[in-house]
Amino acid sequence: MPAMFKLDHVTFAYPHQAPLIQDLTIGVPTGQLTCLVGPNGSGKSTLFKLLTRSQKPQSGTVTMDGQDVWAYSPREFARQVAIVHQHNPVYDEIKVRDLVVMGRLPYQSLLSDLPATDEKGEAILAELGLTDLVDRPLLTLSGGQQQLVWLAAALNQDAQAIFLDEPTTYLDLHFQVNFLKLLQRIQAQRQLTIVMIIHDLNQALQYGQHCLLFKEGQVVDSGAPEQVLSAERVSEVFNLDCYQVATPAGMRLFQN
Ligand SMILES: Nc1ncnc2c1ncn2[C@@H]1O[C@H](COP(=O)(O)OP(=O)(O)OP(=O)(O)O)[C@@H](O)[C@H]1O
Repeated sequence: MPAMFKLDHVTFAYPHQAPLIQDLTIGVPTGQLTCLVGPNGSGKSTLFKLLTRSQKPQSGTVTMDGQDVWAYSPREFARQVAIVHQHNPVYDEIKVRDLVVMGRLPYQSLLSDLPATDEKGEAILAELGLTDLVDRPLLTLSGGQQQLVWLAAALNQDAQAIFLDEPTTYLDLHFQVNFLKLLQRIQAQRQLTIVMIIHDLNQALQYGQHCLLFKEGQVVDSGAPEQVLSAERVSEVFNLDCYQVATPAGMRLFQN
């Protein structure tokens, strides 16, 4: 399976700490939705940071399309990779339309102003059902609506890969399901590589095509979610007594 991102023998330690990640070799498959799962503190965000260049490994390499991620200019990297953080810094007054236009920054010449609007952004806003909200300040929207706007900005960036850090954490069940279904549809239509940190293992089973399971800085298993998230494996990694049930919607996990 072709991998857009690869870690090759990566070792990483935070300053003045013992290595958290040691000699890790993994791939993130091209054109699939990959879920990063594992207990709190197991290293999911750290891998996310290594892949998105907010941390550098002490040894080993992180590559995107065969080239070291650090060899790309920030602009080249931003044309390939969009990131939706859990807490996105934002100007108080910024309006929905302006935020989505900012997705075009990596394509903008340094000396020219961003356009007030762009056709592509408007089409994405319409696709995500946000047209009625374009003139609203972002911070006046609900958490679920804001999350959709950040996704719209990421899509407007026209990147081949989108990274999302726990995108459903603050959403109610209805918004969670809508968001994940939308992500799944967009991923399939645009053949995007999506990497998402997610805590809900049943959502990883339902929406993921690939899964990396973390424990104490190591990836203990990777592959199809139904195989990786076996009752045995999840029980061991999360120290819980779990069982899997085949439902009409696919395999699901429950706890005793
Ligand atoms: N900036 C930092 N400096 C020092 N240690 C850190 C730093 N960031 C994370 N760590 C430590 O690295 C380990 C892994 O953290 P990480 O945030 O990658 O885990 P996680 O799986 O994303 O956790 P969670 O599910 O709780 O968000 C933890 O022990 C954490 O305390």
